Amino acid sequence: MLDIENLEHAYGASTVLRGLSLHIPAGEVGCLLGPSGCGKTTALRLIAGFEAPRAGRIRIGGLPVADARPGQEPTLVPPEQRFIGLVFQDYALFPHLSVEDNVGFGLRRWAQGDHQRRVDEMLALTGLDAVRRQRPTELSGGQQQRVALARALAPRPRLLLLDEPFSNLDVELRERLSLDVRELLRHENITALLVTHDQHEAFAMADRIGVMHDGRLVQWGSAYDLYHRPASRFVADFIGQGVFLPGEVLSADAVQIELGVLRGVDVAQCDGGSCLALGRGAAVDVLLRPDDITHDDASPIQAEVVRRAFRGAEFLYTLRLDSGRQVLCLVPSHHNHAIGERIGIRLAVDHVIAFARPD
Ligand SMILES: Nc1ncnc2c1ncn2[C@@H]1O[C@H](COP(=O)(O)OP(=O)(O)OP(=O)(O)O)[C@@H](O)[C@H]1O
Repeated sequence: MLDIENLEHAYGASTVLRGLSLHIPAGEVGCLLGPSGCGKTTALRLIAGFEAPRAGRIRIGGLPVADARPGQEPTLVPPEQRFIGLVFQDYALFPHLSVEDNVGFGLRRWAQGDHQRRVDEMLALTGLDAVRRQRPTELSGGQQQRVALARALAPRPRLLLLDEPFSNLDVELRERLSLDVRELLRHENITALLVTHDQHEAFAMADRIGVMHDGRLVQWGSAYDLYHRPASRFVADFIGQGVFLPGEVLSADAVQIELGVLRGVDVAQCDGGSCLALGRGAAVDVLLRPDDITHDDASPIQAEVVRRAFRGAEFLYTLRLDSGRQVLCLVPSHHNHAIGERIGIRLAVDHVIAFARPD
């Protein structure tokens, strides 16, 4: 439904997108995730038609909406003819219109009966029926964002673009709303592209996530792949929590670190390939997630608690190894250990992810 090929864009002399390509099949939700300034919003603006690309192609539902090639006049379909729904963080609702009139705004050319039926349907789907006659200013932030979503979805757009849609809401509401929106998009079979720097939002909503860095897509995959099979050190650092411990390649699926030998249930990966490609004895940095280390009183390996964060069901402990290096460990919260205490730990690594140590 959305096809992007080699998209490039610059503001004046500063290049912001450097060959962005991605594909989102019909009915799927994709997400661009990345640090501030990496070009996420620019990508969305090019897809919506608010900016013209310097090079590259965008197709929506198979139809070219932007095509820029060197030496040729670019093809550009204006934004209103791209049949895209937009949801931004600042809601942008019409304050003088009721909730139902906001939702029906894009349906002015629909026949009266169809218009009413669609508005009723959207209000029911977004749980706004009880507030249909109120003004947006009389609603909570979460309700306002539901109105913005209902308004964007009502005309059945070919593609929905969401730019940091929940960033004005508190964390708990954000998580609930992301899951609700996911359900709604599935129900309506909508293809969508979300832009966020919040990975929980991305994990809750998206089928595929693209991590962007400096105008490039550095990995495009499921949340599981990004977390467990990061293709680069940047992705490993950006997604989830973890630390790197120095290690040495022993064989195709074994790496030695100070806590023991890691044998990959999956083959050990170094920078996306086999560690053996780096050679036996190669120096690597091994990624250890908090769930790669478990607490075990019987273990001969001991580490000192230096920090602890209570997470309800779990503690996230920061532990100092005898070498002085630190690791993270997620432990059920009934194991309540004090700072300074030494506790037993065990490796529980499913697949080894390592990166060649930079010189
Ligand atoms: N209209 C503009 N004119 C000039 N430079 C711009 C313009 N819009 C964005 N930029 C620059 O382009 C780069 C990418 O901006 P963009 O908004 O796409 O990033 P982003 O990944 O969405 O960041 P954020 O998460 O902070 O919104 C930034 O360095 C920004 O300063």
